[in-house]
Amino acid sequence: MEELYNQLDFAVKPHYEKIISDILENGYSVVDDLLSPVTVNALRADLLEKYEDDLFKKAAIGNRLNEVIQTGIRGDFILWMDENVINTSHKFFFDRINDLASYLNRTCFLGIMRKEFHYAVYPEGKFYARHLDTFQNDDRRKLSIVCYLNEDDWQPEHGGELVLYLNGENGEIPKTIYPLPGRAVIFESRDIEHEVKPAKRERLSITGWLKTR
Ligand SMILES: O=C(O)CCC(=O)C(=O)O
Ligand SMILES: [Fe+2]
Repeated sequence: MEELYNQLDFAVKPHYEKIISDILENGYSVVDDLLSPVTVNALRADLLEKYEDDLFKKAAIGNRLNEVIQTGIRGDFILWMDENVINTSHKFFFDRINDLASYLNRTCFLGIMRKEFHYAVYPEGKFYARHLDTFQNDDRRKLSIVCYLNEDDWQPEHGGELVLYLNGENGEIPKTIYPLPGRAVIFESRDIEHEVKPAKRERLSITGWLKTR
């Protein structure tokens, strides 16, 4: 008998299957080619233009209705992205995210219905202390996605590592991930505590969430 997956009306995409199996196994996945270098460069240019135009604001703790600014916890500046504005780099980015989300919905029944993404700039010396991306009164965030937009010459000594605290059989396992340009990290928002170590030079990214409702 023909395998069931051969009867599905869409093509199996190996790079998405890898993300799914990583997340099922370890709770996270690191993908170095979710976005093309051309898209990364265009997004970086767009971010920098808006940052220089002073459109970013100090990031807060809590959800959008319940924000508190605490620079002792996080020191980044953010700008929410709007999928509906006409902007080529946004279009490339959201096309990719929408394609991934619909693949996850069709293959894993994740029930993703909403998304929210923002640009982030961590000025030199800034960090984000250990935290979970879901809120006490709101656990709709299912998957966290971070895409790094740093320059090609980003080195380990520039700091700004993302550290995921994974649950191992014999206790916690910290997993350090460098914010290399074009790299995307996808992880379970409800389960994985994480932090951003102090950046030794300006650190650029997009962070966002695929949400259930
Ligand atoms: O930039 C990163 O590596 C992670 C950012 C983060 O944890 C957040 O914005 O919630
Ligand atoms: Fe986070």
